[in-house]
Amino acid sequence: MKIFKELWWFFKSEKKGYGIGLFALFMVSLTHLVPPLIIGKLIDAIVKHKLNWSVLTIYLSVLLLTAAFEYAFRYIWSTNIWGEAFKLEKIMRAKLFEHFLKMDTFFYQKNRTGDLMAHATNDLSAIQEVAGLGVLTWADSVMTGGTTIIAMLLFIDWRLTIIAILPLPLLAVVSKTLGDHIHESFEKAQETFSEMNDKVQESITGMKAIKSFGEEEQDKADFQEKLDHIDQAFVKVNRIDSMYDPLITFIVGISYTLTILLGGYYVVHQVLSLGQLVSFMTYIGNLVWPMFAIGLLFNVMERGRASYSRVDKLLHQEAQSKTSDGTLLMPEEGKLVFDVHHFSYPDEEKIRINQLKFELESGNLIGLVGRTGAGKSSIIKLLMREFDHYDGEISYAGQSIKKYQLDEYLTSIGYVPQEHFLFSMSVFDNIRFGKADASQEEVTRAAKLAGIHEDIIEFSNGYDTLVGERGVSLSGGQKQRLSIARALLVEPKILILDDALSAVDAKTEHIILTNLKKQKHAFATIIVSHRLSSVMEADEILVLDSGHVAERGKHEALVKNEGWYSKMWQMQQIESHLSASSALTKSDLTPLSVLTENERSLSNGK
Ligand SMILES: Nc1ncnc2c1ncn2[C@@H]1O[C@H](COP(=O)(O)OP(=O)(O)OP(=O)(O)O)[C@@H](O)[C@H]1O
Repeated sequence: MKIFKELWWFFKSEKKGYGIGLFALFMVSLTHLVPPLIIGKLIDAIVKHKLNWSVLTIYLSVLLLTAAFEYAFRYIWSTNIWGEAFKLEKIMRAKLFEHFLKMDTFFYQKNRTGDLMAHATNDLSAIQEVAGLGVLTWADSVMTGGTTIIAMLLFIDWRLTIIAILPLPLLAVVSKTLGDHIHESFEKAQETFSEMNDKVQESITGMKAIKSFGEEEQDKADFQEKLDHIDQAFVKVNRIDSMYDPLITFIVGISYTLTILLGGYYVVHQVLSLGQLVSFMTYIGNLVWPMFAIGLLFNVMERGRASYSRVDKLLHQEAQSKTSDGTLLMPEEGKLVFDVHHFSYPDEEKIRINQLKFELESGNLIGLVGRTGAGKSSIIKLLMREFDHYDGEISYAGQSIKKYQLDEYLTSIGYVPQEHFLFSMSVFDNIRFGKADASQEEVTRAAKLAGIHEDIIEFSNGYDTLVGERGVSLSGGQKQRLSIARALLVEPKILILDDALSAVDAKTEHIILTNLKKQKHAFATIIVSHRLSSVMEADEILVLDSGHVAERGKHEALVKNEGWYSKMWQMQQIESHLSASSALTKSDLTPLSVLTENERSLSNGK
């Protein structure tokens, strides 16, 4: 019953619906008392030769009226109690979804997608069952069981009643014991379901890699292993489930046997009429469902409790990063100052950003470069407030970014990530994702700036072409440019391109950068890139190494240095000349295949 306590907040808020439902259930249990009585009276009338048409008509009318009442009350409880159960599922689903939206990258790193999906499906169904089937079985076992026993006591014989219900405590004890086992094994079974869900999700998203490495058989075997785990876990749950029904049949059998023995004795000795004994036996028949209900109740409660604690645990996980939502509104423009002394990821000791400072005015462009893993994206994550627990300060227009309203702050950043995500909707809607009321002109302008307009008008339905899972597949470069258009449309104060030009060719990159340059007075730009040509026009370039600035300055100055930037620049120049000449001569030589050993190691960032 602990789960009822845990869900009390819901029952309390829905007391009207449950009140009406329970009242209707109570009325149904009262109507159940009538037929056995009428049957008993009919039998007595037959035995005493007193049955005539008028008696029969009265009894049949009462039965019909009872049936009509039962129909109406059944309808009322059913709509109310099931309706409330669906409402709980809806509330819990909304809560969970809202929680997912609030959570940070760390949460999604810690919790696997398949597991989260299992929480949002299977676990919520088990909780919904508590609010529906759980309440029904509780009411039925208490009300129908209670009223039947009272009717047996009042209308038939109290001694016979005590004998008949003698085996019931056994049912309670066994149900409780089995319930505990159900709780434990159901929790384990849900975990295996989560693992299987996760495997499906991972295999679907990684299908390309699986196929390209010819790993289908291995993946199938891994999946089969997960299925076997689920199978074993649910077989265990089912084994415990299966103990209920024979147990109840056994207990009802004992009741019948005891009743026939004592009831037969009473009829022979005329303590009871035959009609009364038949009524009593019918009442025992009426007790069968409440007894099943008790078993089912423990089962539903324990499954629900296991699922509720899983969901509750998830809901209590706090976002580690967003420490506070500020109150300030974003000013029209301002200077961005990034001054972080130390930053480590949660649960990690290694410092990923170390004594890093830069300033960026509106209209200026800063480039972040450096070998892979140097900390470029980590800087962006802090700017995007994915993590707030750093030592130092990031400010905009003189105020810490933590003081701004989070939504306001984030919408003032046009962020184009490394991994693009396009929704299953039209090109038009994908571009205006961050500005739902944008006009066609605004969308087209952003698309032109991002160099994707010409591609879009070539699509079968132009801007109305569906993209994503159900629509056209876009090339990596097209996806990147669409994401850039999406970011530009919101008229950002800060535009961040996080390696967002890696999939476009040098010519397209040049067009986009030239377009951005024309607009750059409107926003501050941060470009993270491995390709140095993307940042060569930056007002300042930071060369990162192990989270700190190894070199900084303008392109010309950095090229003259004997550092990583200058070596990388030479390397990339050779590469681009080679690919240009290879395209011209249509040679089979790939650029890297003709590089010297030294150049190849440079290309790897060493
Ligand atoms: N969420 C995270 N949790 C823990 N460590 C992380 C996380 N994200 C990145 N790191 C680590 O921080 C270091 C810096 O990573 P970051 O992504 O900032 O590098 P980067 O310069 O952007 O690399 P790349 O050019 O390959 O994208 C890496 O060693 C990486 O493993």
